[in-house]
Amino acid sequence: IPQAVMSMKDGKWDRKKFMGAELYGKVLGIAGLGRIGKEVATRMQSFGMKTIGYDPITPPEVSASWGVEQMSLEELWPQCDYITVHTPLMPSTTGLLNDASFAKCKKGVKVVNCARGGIIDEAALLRALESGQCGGAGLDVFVEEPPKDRVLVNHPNVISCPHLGASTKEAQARCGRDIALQIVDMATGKALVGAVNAQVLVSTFSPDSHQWIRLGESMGSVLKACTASKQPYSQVHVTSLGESLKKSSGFLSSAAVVGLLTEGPQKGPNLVNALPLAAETGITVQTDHKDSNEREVCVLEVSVNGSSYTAVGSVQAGVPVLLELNGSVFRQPVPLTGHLLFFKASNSTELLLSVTGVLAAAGVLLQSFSASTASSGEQWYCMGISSLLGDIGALKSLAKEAAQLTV
Ligand SMILES: NC(=O)C1=CN([C@@H]2O[C@H](COP(=O)(O)OP(=O)(O)OC[C@H]3O[C@@H](n4cnc5c(N)ncnc54)[C@H](O)[C@@H]3O)[C@@H](O)[C@H]2O)C=CC1
Ligand SMILES: O=C(O)C(=O)COP(=O)(O)O
Repeated sequence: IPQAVMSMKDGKWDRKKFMGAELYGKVLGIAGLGRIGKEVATRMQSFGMKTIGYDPITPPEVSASWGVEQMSLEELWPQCDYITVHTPLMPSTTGLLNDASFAKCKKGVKVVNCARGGIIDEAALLRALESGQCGGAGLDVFVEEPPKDRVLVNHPNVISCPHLGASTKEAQARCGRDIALQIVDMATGKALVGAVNAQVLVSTFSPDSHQWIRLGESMGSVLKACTASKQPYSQVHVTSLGESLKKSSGFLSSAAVVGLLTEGPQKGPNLVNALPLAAETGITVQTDHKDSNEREVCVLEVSVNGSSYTAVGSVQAGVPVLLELNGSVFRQPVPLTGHLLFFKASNSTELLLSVTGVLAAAGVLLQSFSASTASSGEQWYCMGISSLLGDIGALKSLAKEAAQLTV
């Protein structure tokens, strides 16, 4: 029909040139009996075609209920007058129709590929068209789109379209509606269909997981603040402990990397892109889980310029808390929320007085306080404060290390 249409537009009336063949009574072989394969079968049966097919997953009794007899591809090839492929493109379907399978087909077999370019090997198809082994091809898809090599498109026995299989107003409207519904389902915590990152997303749905994700992100932010002058990171190692965190180690490491890589308040790294972003930046991320009978904790260790920084945190009563920083154990777990000021110094009576003096001078209120046990005579301190200090420089003369952040 496309050739006859072109000839009419050329001003011709060429009735002899365009002799067709009936579909009635012909055999159609369908490789891939999924959603589209089934629809194609039932529609082509209405033209009186016999439909046979092959699918490694759809059971033969199921396809038989819609009129498709299943058999091996070896048995299928020699019986077909027409072959249509409706599989995904995967290693096992790449070149499903190739020189060897064309050789097993009836001479003059006609083939259709409106699934994915490459399921019918393009070079083998051209050879089969040239030799007459293939009598014609209908192609909607190509290995390279748009195809630079136009030899198949220009072949007189090929009709083709520029990947138009889903290009109807109705299909596009359904796609839009399906995507919108998916977003609503995600926002309302319902299960998603077909998400490629389902593992991460599904994990984020339980309120419990939310707190662990917040923990991972805030521990990442704490270590980022403490290593601000020392980056870039070379390694990130996340270990989860405790039976119930077994399935969480994946999203915990993504969350920790989000905390480590996020710059300022703008949206950047997220749970989906964090690990690829880390890899692009040259950071190796290692994730481990250890079963332990003790409570659940997350250990985050980052290597930066040859030094290693470690944070240990947990979720207590629904709140993410920091338990340890660089080996120093806080006497009271530090709730990871709001504006936090961390500093490391040797314990002295003047220290806290001087620090609160700096806060007071900046108009910043002290809201909570935790100190760690001493290690080599020094302690980590964490203060919850009403706002971040405009200049943390004043603290740096009082403490060996100082960092502030908002979580
Ligand atoms: N040209 C276009 O614009 C469009 C193309 N497509 C493509 O059409 C193809 C089919 O789509 P659906 O029917 O929705 O997919 P589907 O997932 O419902 O069905 C695919 C079927 O292929 C079967 N299969 C897998 N490996 C096979 C093998 N080695 N041999 C035979 N069968 C095998 C599977 O078991 C499955 O039943 C996909 O590649 C899809 O991307 C879909 C829509 C529009
Ligand atoms: O839905 C498919 O698999 C398609 O090939 C449709 O492609 P498109 O979304 O129109 O680029």
